[in-house]
Formats: sequence, C-alpha cells, structure tokens
Amino acid sequence: MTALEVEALSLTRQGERVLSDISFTLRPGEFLGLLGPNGAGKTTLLRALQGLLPHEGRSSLAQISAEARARRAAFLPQARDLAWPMAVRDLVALGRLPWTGAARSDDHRAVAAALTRMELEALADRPADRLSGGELARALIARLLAQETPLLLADEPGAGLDPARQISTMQVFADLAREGRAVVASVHDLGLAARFCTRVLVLQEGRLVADGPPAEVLSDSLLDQVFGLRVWRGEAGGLPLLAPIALT
Ligand SMILES: Nc1ncnc2c1ncn2[C@@H]1O[C@H](COP(=O)(O)OP(=O)(O)OP(=O)(O)O)[C@@H](O)[C@H]1O
Repeated sequence: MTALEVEALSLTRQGERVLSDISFTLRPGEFLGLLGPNGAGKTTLLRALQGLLPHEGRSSLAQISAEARARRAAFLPQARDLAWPMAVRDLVALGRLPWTGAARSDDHRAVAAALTRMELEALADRPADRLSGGELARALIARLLAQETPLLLADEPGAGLDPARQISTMQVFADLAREGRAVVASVHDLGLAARFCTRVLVLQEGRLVADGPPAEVLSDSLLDQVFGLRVWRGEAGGLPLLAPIALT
C-alpha cells in the first residue's frame, strides 16, 4: 500500500523548466523532508502533485476528484492567510469540511485533538486575527491535523515558529508518521530534517538529486554541491545534530 505515487512529473512555467522528471513513492509511516535551496521547486512540487498546477507525468493524488483528495491529503500552503476573522477553534474546525455523514460525528474529538497537539487550548476562543504570526501558524497547522487524512503535505511548517515550537511541530509530524500516516514537509532547517525526517528528498533546479535516509543523503559533498554549505556534525540523545557553519 502506498500513500502517494509520483511518476516522471515535469512542469514548465513561462517557458522555463521548473520540475524535471520527478519520481518517488511514499508509504504510510514515512516522514519525508523536501529539501532544496530557494527556487529549487519544493512549493511547485507540493502543488503539482495535488493537481493544483498543470504538469506532465503522473501523481496518484492529482488523478482523483477534489472531494476524494481532501479526504486523502491535507495541505498547509506557504502563505499563512486568514480569509476572515473567526475563533481559533472554528478555524481549526474548517479542517473537518471535507468529511460528510457519519464521519462528522468525529468533528469535536478531531478538533480538540488538533488543538491539544498544537498546544492551543488556551487560545481556542481567541479571534484568529488577534494572534501573533507564530500562533496563527500553529492554528493553521492544527487545521491541517484536524482534517485527519492519511497523508499530510506541509509547505515550510516551521516558518515563523520559535525554536521550541519548530521542534515540537517536527515531533508532531514524526509522531503522526509513527502512528501510520505519511507526511511530506518542505524544510529549510537541515538540522531539524536530519533529526526528525525518516527520509529526505533533495531538489536542485527542479531535479531530484538525492532521495533516502537523512544520514545517508546529507553528506558533506551533497551539502556542498547543492547548498554551498559546510556543516558541523554531532549527536544528542541518539539523534544526529547538524548545523551550518559557513559557505564553501
Ligand atoms: N507563478 C510563477 N510563474 C513563473 N515561475 C514561477 C512562479 N512561481 C515560482 N516560479 C519559479 O519556479 C521555480 C520554483 O519555485 P518554488 O516556489 O517551487 O521554489 P521553492 O523551492 O519552493 O523555493 P523557496 O525555498 O524559496 O520557497 C523558481 O525558479 C521560481 O522562480
């Protein structure tokens, strides 16, 4: 059983090749970190594989109806927009909209669980337009969680979060993967990707240049070649530490 199959996906925008021949298969239990420099194609890939952008090739998610897709995959876009002011609890409850019939009896539990996972209980009744940027980012992640889909797609979920919240959010995604969901998140923090992701996929100029466990993929030569970075490496609590030091 697979959570997502992407086969030979390519995309051209304004005559420029933005994605070239991307193929990968994701299984339940995987937390995939999508890495790559600015402009490498991470956002484009996250959108194209849902069928939100015209592309060549195949994605299992792009082939199904929008209704079925919303029950299979939840998406956190890069923009942290709030369409109109509403209480945080109601914002999170929007994640339940794809569900109908008997599944709606789970709404209360799913919203409460998402608020708890993102430590938002104390803010649940606050109008979402009166949150800080990081608090709103957490509320939007809670909306993603409340959708309770087998696959979660998140574009830079750590953006705007303080270091502790970045760690706890990566931990939430890692836990969800361990519980049997599949997660794809674009991540700029190589250290967090190394610690929490079970697998990383590295994009460079729209091409897939590496795919595998972080310990194997994030070699000195790859980080030099793709990011132009030299890193410090260590270990804490049985998990790898990796911190950029300088440009190569
Ligand atoms: N609307 C658009 N029209 C044309 N080109 C675009 C458009 N949006 C993005 N691009 C180009 O597509 C390429 C990939 O962009 P994308 O946003 O997917 O990169 P990214 O890896 O998500 O970058 P970042 O880390 O900066 O968020 C870039 O060269 C970008 O300039």
